[in-house]
Amino acid sequence: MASTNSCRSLRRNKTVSHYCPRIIITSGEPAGIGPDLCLALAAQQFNAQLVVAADPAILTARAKQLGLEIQLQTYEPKQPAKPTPLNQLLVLPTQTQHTVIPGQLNPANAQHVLDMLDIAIKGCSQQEFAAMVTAPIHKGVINDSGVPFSGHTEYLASATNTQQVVMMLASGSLRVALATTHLPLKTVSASITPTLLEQVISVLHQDLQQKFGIAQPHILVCGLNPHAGEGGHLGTEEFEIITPTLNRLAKQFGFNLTGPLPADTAFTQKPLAQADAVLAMYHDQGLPVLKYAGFGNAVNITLGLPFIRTSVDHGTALDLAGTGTADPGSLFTAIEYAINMSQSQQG
Ligand SMILES: NC(=O)c1ccc[n+]([C@@H]2O[C@H](COP(=O)([O-])OP(=O)(O)OC[C@H]3O[C@@H](n4cnc5c(N)ncnc54)[C@H](O)[C@@H]3O)[C@@H](O)[C@H]2O)c1
Ligand SMILES: N[C@H](C(=O)O)[C@H](O)COP(=O)(O)O
Repeated sequence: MASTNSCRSLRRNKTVSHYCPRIIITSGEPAGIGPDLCLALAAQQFNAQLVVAADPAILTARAKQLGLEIQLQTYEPKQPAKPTPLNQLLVLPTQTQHTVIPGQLNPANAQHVLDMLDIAIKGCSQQEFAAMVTAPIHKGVINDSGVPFSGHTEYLASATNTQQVVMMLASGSLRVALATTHLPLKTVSASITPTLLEQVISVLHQDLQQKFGIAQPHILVCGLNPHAGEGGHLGTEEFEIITPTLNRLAKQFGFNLTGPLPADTAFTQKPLAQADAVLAMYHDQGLPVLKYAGFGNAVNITLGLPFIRTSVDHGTALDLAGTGTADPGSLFTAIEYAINMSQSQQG
């Protein structure tokens, strides 16, 4: 069901959007800070209807622990989408399988985490929701429950039969996309193939155009090895794979690509000033830079999906669950991105 619309106006890019997107927020690992962050949403006004997928009993217990008085309302899909009043939270109820103790993982509750994702995927695919925003999950405990799981990104790609998705994190004007995502480092080199690079760069180029309104995106591409291989003396992936692929894509599709650049200086002010995004070859080549620049206020966006998905820039922070010290800034940013992207899609 397409979400109906009665939001107050939002002034954006000199145009006024009256569209009120209905957005589902998955509350993530129940023993982590996800429930705390979702409760923090009740203190903030958004130009969207936020529907929080969670176990209401967990939210109630966590609110009590945090000393918050928040009214939980059950989500009614047939009601028109409108922003939830302050100090209320609209909840799509899902059930945990086992008692939740903040900070203590329990594989028995992994299915609850996956159930929330499945509900969100179905709702976004059927356009009941305009976007999904995910609070953090714990990959390890899902694997411990017997379900192979490497991350939301890969799970969403598989569930939607999407051949290639791209993980991109953004903080202010810095956008960092990854050629490979949650892979052991020893398998990264073999994964960097001309086909992978072509698919990743094509998705990145297209979504920078369509979702971010950048007419001719300029993408900086990192090398894999120190000093981009030092002319073949420190690795051969650059001249065997990356350089020929970038040359071919520039010629064939007119993509504006610069690289392979030595990753240690690709993230300095001069090259960044000319770029719309940086493509890193692997997770810990790109994300430490992005998180150093904006941890707590950055957003993780999955490009290439048939719907909008954004997420927080941090994990489950088990040490902070139930303490009232978790910073909700990244969840707020992820929601603002989802709202803006949904409204842009409406035209
Ligand atoms: N979006 C996601 O679902 C997501 C993102 C990153 C990591 N993870 C997963 O989270 C789990 C724990 O990962 P980790 O320990 O490497 O990273 P983490 O982000 O959970 O914690 C790293 C440090 O940052 C702090 N921190 C994290 N979020 C915070 C917040 N909102 N406010 C204040 N401080 C915060 C933590 O207390 C900790 O000191 C792992 O299973 C990892 O895979 C999930
Ligand atoms: N790579 C992400 C990060 O470091 O923030 C994180 O693990 C979340 O990834 P998914 O959105 O695929 O779960």
